[in-house]
Amino acid sequence: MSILIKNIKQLLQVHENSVKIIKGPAMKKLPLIENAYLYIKDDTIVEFGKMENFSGVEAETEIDATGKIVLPSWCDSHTHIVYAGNRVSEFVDRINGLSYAEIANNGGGILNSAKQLQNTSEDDLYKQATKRLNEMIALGTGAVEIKTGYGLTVEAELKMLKVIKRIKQDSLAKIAPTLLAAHAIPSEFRNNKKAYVDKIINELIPKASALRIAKFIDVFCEEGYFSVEDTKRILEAGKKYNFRPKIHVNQFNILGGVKLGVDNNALSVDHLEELNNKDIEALKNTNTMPVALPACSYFLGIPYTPARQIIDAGLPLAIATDYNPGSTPSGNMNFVVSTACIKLKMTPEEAINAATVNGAYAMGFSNMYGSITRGKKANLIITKPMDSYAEIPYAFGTNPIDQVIINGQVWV
Ligand SMILES: N=CN[C@@H](CCC(=O)O)C(=O)O
Ligand SMILES: [Zn+2]
Repeated sequence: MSILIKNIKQLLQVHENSVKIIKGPAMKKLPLIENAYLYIKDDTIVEFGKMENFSGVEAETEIDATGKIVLPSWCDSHTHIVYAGNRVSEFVDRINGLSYAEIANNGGGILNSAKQLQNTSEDDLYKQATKRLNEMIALGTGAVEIKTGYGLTVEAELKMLKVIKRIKQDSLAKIAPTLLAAHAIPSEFRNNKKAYVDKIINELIPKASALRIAKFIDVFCEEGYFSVEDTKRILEAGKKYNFRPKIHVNQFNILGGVKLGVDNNALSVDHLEELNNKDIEALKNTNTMPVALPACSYFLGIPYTPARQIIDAGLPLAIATDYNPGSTPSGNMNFVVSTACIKLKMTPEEAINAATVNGAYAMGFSNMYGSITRGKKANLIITKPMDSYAEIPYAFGTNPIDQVIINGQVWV
């Protein structure tokens, strides 16, 4: 199978050498080729260049991209797309004045999703999650991290992992599975959180490791959920089984989770709606990617992650959807890129870097995804005709995508 895309108005994120991470001022640069061609063989980017240098090549499929922009597919490094049903009633409750915390304290929130998930079969969960994933692919996403975390029992967490495994095997999208070992305290452990953390450490982590599905471990480090001390214990237990941390920190409160993540070689620390100078200092000269989730801030009406402070300190930044039923019922990375520009004051170049190379880094595979580089996987977006790539974030709410190529195949 081979595809030739000709007359591309602008080919974005072109790197001769594989780029793994983009930091600080470099995020303002987005290398591109005007009037370009791109040649794909099987699932791989083989060649690209300026049309004037194109010497002709036989391809089974030819696409004329006159007036259109081509860029790497979005890399969405933070999602919870395996869930059952929805939480529409909580959405309406919030409009009527209840807060996210009040809903959670009344047994709603993550506990509500856990109850629904425990009563849903593996097959049904697989169908629901696949439908969400396919919508994301049509919206330009080619690589997705998927977390467990709505099980809240060992059995249901393992069921979630098996669903993610099936999705990983079947989907054309690249999937990064994460064991979100500690997402909320189940009601039966309300007065004995330590016993629940012990169960995670002694039972869930070893059993999850034996399934060999997830590479990453996550904890919701937050007031009313898991403390820095709980998180430390869980990450250290995970380390014994080679799980690398990717953690939820600083969504509502600054507890010290950023430093803890860095100290435990976290691949990413995600949310960061609340952030102080100590957190910024802790992130400098580390391998940990800060990840902002602008659609979560939008949906919950909480502060936006201070992206300017992060990038202006010379740090990298990734952006992701956080697709989940409670705080972000949307997997639309185009909206995330728009919101990053409009609310986080990122330039279009910074937002596109954050949603491609840096998103891939936050899943541990920027060596194969996130840029137009010979030898990388052919996951691409072909936009509708537009004058400049800044129209992608500018025209928020409009789908900028004409066609998607995923794993070297035209998505239909
Ligand atoms: N904050 C923790 N987890 C999810 C929300 C979970 C839920 O409300 O179901 C998040 O990242 O926003
Ligand atoms: Zn999340």
